[in-house]
Amino acid sequence: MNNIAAVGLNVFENAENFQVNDEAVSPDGIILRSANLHDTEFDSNVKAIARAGAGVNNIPVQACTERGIVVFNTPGANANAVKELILTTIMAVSRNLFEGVKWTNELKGQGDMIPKLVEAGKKQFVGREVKGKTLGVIGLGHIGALVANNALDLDMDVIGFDPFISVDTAWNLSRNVQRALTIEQLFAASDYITVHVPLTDNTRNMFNKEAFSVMKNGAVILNFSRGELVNEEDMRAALENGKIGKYVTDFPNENVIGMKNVIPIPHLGASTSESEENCALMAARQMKEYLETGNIKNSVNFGNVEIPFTGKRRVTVAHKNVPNMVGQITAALSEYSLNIADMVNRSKGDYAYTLIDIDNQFNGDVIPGLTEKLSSIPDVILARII
Ligand SMILES: NC(=O)c1ccc[n+]([C@@H]2O[C@H](COP(=O)([O-])OP(=O)(O)OC[C@H]3O[C@@H](n4cnc5c(N)ncnc54)[C@H](O)[C@@H]3O)[C@@H](O)[C@H]2O)c1
Ligand SMILES: O=C(O)CC[C@@H](O)C(=O)O
Repeated sequence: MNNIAAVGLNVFENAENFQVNDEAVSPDGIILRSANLHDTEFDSNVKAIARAGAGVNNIPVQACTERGIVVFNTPGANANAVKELILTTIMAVSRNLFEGVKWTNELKGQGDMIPKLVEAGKKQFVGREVKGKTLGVIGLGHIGALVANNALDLDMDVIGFDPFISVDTAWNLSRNVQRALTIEQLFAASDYITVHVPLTDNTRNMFNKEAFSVMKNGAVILNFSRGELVNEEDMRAALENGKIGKYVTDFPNENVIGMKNVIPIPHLGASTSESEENCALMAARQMKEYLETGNIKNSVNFGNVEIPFTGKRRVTVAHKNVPNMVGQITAALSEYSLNIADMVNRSKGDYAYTLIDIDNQFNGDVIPGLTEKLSSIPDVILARII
């Protein structure tokens, strides 16, 4: 689904046993970008969905988990592209560049008068410099941390808020990024606010009239995360009364376009050839690895599991994270006189995944009845033999 860079699709096209088809009725896996899957009925054959990108709010992750469908994303693969557009936009907005270019284009037809008109008219676009202004960064993950570090190089003061910051990010973040202990502290300190959090029930509408009331007059908000983080009617009022100076959004819709001082961008955050290729390649490799070996890397709903694939017969079981699952699975294997060579069990929230390499040699392709036996264990969701 969507426009997936060729370098990613080639991962399958050059491999045995795979076909790529954007109209497959019964696919083993789905790779997509922003297509909305919330109303999609998944065929029972679907085993994995890979989002070539960061946000997975277009995928019904919980429903997938309940069916044992592993959902992947590509953490960090498009972060540099988004960071570059944000820094570009912060400076462009500060210099009223979009309005200035639009006005200049409208001078077409004025002939020799244009240079004079330009000199007379440019005063309406006088901007301000970003040097010495404060940038608030909400969410210091792959994108937010890059933005925060690079904004320091523009001589901005940077304040960040992320109560769930990862250890990796914390190590990579400049010590000159100030830490906000509350989001209100960040709101109150910032001339520019950029948000880099996933859309969840906790973050939906985080920009609302209460939030705006704490902000500096004329604050500029950049939203390259998801439109639903912003309460649009509260934003409309804040733009109208000047509380918010400008609202840059990568998620335009009928309601937002035309609001006073809104800068709508057609979801270009990740739209560079480098980023599209990084995402496609990462998504395709993760998907292929999972389908062929059962190994899981960068899943949002099952834990990472990796045992080097030696070609031994492999059993994978997605199941609920409840006591005695491993005992029941290994008991089933022993009924078939199967000897375990290696095993990993990893849980994530209410669900878990067990991957087991079998030591026995086989002539045929299947171990008759084993999949059914494993699937009949209560709380097993999906069993595969590879
Ligand atoms: N415009 C685009 O094209 C584009 C491209 C990439 C990502 N995105 C959006 O940007 C989001 C962030 O991407 P990323 O790659 O940085 O993701 P990420 O997972 O690396 O980082 C998200 C960060 O948000 C933090 N966070 C979560 N809830 C928070 C909260 N309530 N308050 C503060 N911090 C919170 C997490 O701890 C994490 O550090 C994605 O979920 C996606 O929606 C948009
Ligand atoms: O695919 C895109 O162009 C956008 C991806 C972006 O929204 C993401 O969440 O990574």
